[in-house]
Amino acid sequence: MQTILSQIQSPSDIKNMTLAQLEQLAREMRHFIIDAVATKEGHLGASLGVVELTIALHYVFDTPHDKLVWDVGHQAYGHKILTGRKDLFTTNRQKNGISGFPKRSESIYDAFGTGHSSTAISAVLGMAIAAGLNGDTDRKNIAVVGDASIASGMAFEGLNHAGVTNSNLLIILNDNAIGIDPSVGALKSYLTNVKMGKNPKSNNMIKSLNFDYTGPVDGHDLPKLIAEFQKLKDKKTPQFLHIITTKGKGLKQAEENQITYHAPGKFDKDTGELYPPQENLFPKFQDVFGWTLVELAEQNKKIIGITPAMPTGSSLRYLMEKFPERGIDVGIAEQHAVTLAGGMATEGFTVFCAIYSTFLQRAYDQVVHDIALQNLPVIFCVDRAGLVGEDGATHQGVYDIAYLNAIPNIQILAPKNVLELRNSLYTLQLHNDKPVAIRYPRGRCYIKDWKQPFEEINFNEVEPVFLGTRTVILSTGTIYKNVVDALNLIDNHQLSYYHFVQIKPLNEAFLQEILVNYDNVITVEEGTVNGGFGSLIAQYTAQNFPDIRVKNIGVKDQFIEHATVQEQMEECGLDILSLKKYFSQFTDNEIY
Ligand SMILES: Cc1ncc(C[n+]2csc(CCOP(=O)(O)OP(=O)(O)O)c2C)c(N)n1
Ligand SMILES: CC(=O)[C@@H](O)[C@H](O)COP(=O)(O)O
Ligand SMILES: [Mg+2]
Repeated sequence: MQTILSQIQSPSDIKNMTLAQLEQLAREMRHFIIDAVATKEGHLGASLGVVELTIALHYVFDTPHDKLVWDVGHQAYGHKILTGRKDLFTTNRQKNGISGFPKRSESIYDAFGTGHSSTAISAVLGMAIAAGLNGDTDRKNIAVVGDASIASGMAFEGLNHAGVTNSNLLIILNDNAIGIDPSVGALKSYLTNVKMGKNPKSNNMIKSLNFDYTGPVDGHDLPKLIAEFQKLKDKKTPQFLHIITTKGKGLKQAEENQITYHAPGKFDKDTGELYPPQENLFPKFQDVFGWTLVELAEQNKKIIGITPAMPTGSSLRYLMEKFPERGIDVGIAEQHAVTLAGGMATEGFTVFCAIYSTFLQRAYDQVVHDIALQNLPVIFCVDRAGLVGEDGATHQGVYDIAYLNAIPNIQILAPKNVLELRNSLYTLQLHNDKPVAIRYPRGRCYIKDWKQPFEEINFNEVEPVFLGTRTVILSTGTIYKNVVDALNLIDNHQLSYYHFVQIKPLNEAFLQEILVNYDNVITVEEGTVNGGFGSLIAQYTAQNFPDIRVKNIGVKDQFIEHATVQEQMEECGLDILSLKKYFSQFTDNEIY
């Protein structure tokens, strides 16, 4: 039997459907999403929760003329399926396939690229104001924002501005009471009260920002949603619709275990059960961080951990579970997390602020102005540093070395493996008197036996790995493994190799001492070549050893799109075979 979904190439194909057909479409879309994510992986719960919303929006509004922006965009799978990408959906998040997030270059229906949260209100407000300037006040500009994302500062900034404009805006709050982990903060309590009818209409904070507020409305009730949108369609001032949905709707396990099924990995599409974890897996970097922090916090009462909305992803949840008063989830609030850490540091606490490299970008000014300028001893645990794989360009953690390098006072560390990570954390809490960023990647390390007795590290020491003749490789961080493996594949190579756990301050005395011995320097890092570790080395070498040739290997100067980490490594020449090929040129000791 031909399904309804198989007949849809664009939203115009649903415009004349009956309600019964739209409801059948919702069921088919859920199956389609479940089948695809079960085998190809990706974000699941968020898209399952907005199936009715997606259909109702495209049914009532005139997309792509009306602008529709999905905040974060991890919930936009249904939108992609209805807007011409159904047949490509098996390529979701794969190399050369469609992106897991909305992307302007991918479709005219993707009005704005997203991936980082809380940007949608500002983006649609910008579109609405611009449309107004162009004389088009009829076009609807719609943002769909989750309950965790709307609590972020940037979303409030957008609401605050929008409320004093006459823009043709529709902000839809998709309230499922959870982010990746449970939503936090006073706004969450407020929304819970609204849902329970406890807030008198006169006390509605959205109304107080000059929006017309409608809700709460059952976001799985398709006729109700359609009716609401038809009412809101012709209104031309800022409108706010509050809908209530269930994350993971339609898949029992995803509804019951919303954290795991946010992005569950592969699972059985028929039963919904996760495939049993493989035995004896190597530990994740995030877990070694999380477990080690608990061990340290048991000994050191001054330790605090902070995460902006990623307790599970960063494994800070281990500390939150063990010492609830010393592990703090502030919600999607990276800027606040950084300055909060600064405030606690002024009171003598040893604060570990765990933030993904890509999300720390949002708090750059706070790192500069609130932490580094005041030389406050906050320890930034920069997780997902390096190439992150399938999330792609929006989430790459490849800029942190470069953007932190530019800031005075801050020490930057990049351990080579989980043992060095663990010992670095131990050392930092023993005696730290300045801001530090310690970076480590997504995924697993190659060392199973990670729980070894702590050893203090001298960060200024540079580790000699191979000693050769005229060419020296200098690297930092976990790319160590690829460099060693590449060199081991070359018979009788004559290259020297040193690992730097500390990037900044750069150990210039060491460089002064060793560089006299070499004609060629090759630097390797899992970060952008612009302004990173290699740039520091190149700058030092140019000033002090102008005859030495320097080659920087790292992430190239372009956005690296979704693919596996291995494919992204290959694209950047950082995989073992590419490194081997490059290093092999130097085995005969020629100057390149
Ligand atoms: C600036 C930023 N910080 C953190 C994240 C990681 N993140 C992705 S989705 C998500 C939760 C979003 O929750 P909500 O807005 O309620 O949407 P839902 O998943 O419930 O649909 C978080 C924290 C992000 N994408 N951007
Ligand atoms: C959409 C989003 O920003 C997060 O869900 C992100 O994909 C999490 O990344 P990790 O899987 O590395 O925790
Ligand atoms: Mg939510």
